[in-house]
Amino acid sequence: MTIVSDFSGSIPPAKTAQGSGDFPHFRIVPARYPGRTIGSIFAILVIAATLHSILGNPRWGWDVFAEWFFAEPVLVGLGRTLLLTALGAFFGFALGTGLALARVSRSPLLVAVSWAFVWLFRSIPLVVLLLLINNLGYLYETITVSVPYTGINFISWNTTQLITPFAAGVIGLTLNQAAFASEIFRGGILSVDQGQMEAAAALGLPRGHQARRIILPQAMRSILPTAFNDIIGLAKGTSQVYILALPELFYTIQIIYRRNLEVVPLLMVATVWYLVILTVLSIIQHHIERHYARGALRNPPPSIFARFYRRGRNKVEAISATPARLPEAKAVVSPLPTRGGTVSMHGVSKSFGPLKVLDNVTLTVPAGSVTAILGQSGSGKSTLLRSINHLERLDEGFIAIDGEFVGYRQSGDTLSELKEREILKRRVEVGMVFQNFNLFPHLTVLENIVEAPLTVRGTPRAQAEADARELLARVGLSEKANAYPRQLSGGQQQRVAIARALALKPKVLLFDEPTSALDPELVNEVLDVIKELARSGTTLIIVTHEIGFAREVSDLVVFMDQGRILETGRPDKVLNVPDHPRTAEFLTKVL
Ligand SMILES: Nc1ncnc2c1ncn2[C@@H]1O[C@H](COP(=O)(O)OP(=O)(O)OP(=O)(O)O)[C@@H](O)[C@H]1O
Repeated sequence: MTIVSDFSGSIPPAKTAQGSGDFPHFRIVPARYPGRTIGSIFAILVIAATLHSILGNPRWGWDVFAEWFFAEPVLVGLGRTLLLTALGAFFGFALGTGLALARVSRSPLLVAVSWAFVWLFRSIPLVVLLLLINNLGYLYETITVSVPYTGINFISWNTTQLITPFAAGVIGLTLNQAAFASEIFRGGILSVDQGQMEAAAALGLPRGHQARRIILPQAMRSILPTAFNDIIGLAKGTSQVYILALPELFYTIQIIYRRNLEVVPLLMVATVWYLVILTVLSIIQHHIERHYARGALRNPPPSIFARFYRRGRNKVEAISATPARLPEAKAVVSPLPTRGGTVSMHGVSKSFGPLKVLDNVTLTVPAGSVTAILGQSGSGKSTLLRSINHLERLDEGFIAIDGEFVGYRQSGDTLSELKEREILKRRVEVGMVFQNFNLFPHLTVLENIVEAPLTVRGTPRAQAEADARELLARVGLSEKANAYPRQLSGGQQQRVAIARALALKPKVLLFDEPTSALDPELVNEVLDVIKELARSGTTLIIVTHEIGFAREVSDLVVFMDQGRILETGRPDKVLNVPDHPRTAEFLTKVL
């Protein structure tokens, strides 16, 4: 009571702008930061002293600077510097990307070639490399295109005429740049979570598409700052081609000041032009980094332009914005057709080094059924699941879906392993939902879902998007189509992951502990979606620790221990009166 009377006594109530109530009207005074003010004054003094020293000292020779800044020879030299930078960066990064992909490939020969290239060209100083290329004519008088050992020559050039100083400059800068760029790209590729590659592979996306759409865009976030550092180094490094007597910016400046002896003003001409180049590159870098930061931050800061734009619009928005939140869409039964496949596993074994993780597993999962795989941590459940879509290679035995082997082609009694491209095609029949969702963070929810249907099934975009929206409605997330995964809760991300897997209309859907990365209150929203799916006709195989859920939803429960299936049967049998003492022991621990 005292507080209320004090409050109303000191600040009289006033009408709000809308006149909707008797709330006090406050004037907001921003906090004061005296330290910040002192810092700003100090900065102004330093800038003023620097400008006074630079502009007031006649020895800087600003009149000579003005005379030469736009002089024709300087601009020609500048043009050459820019051209060398652009060509060196373009060819260097193109070659560097190829070398990086070769280095992370599975071919030992490509890895070795890439490693040797980087080792060699990072070791040779640029000046030495430029001189070597410029003197190539001494080693090889002509360069000939021919069929080796046949004497058939198509065309031949004189090496010295072909490799002009400019060409030598471009080749030298390219080779040097490629060696460094390759390592920058490799670092970026390695920084992408392995789950992203597995999710892309599980969706059946072709290798090139995985690299272009999934891996490189995410790698770009760590590649860009270092790559631009490198390009800036290259822009300045072009000055080293003076060794070939090639008049780029710095060499031109040297020629001029040797004649007129105005060393400092002309060095300032070069310095200011380099500053201009670097400023332009920094602006480009800023914009490219913003582009590749899509989805990386939950609340990305607005760009400078957007900030100004928003300031002007804020008042309008404050009046027109509707505060109402759209309600979550209710799960609806989708008309998307799905048909389950029969999964047959026979004598499946798999070891990691000396550890036998799967030991002679034989199991048949009927089409359209729901199977729950239970077992202690480390019993091989995930490995079995990953073997079904060939993310793990078997040592022995086989797994078939509707009689077709996922990773192999049968001819008589021989199973030949398929090429990766063919395996990716067959994976389309098997969707997978991972424990950690593995959504692509740089793509919106809608883009995540349409990526595989567009690429793998060749579905037209309009159709793919309509299907995706229908699936989003099915998992209750219609209004999140344009959000990025990081802007969603864990449960919502997992529901999107389910929609993404369903978008390919798989015969079999694998769930690898779909709720174990979720907070307890989010578990049910995901389980509800899976329960709804259980009646859709798709074959579901679920590794789970949710015994109640397994009891409610599954047709078949499989209990695994040390890589073996100890028991299978209907849930009421296995979960209530298990045959095997290990199953009973496990159930008493988890229930
Ligand atoms: N790539 C690998 N290299 C070496 N060992 C592995 C590899 N993958 C799995 N393992 C081992 O295989 C065994 C089975 O692993 P798996 O992930 O299949 O078990 P799980 O039953 O799914 O366990 P959890 O319930 O804890 O996920 C474990 O001992 C694990 O350490």
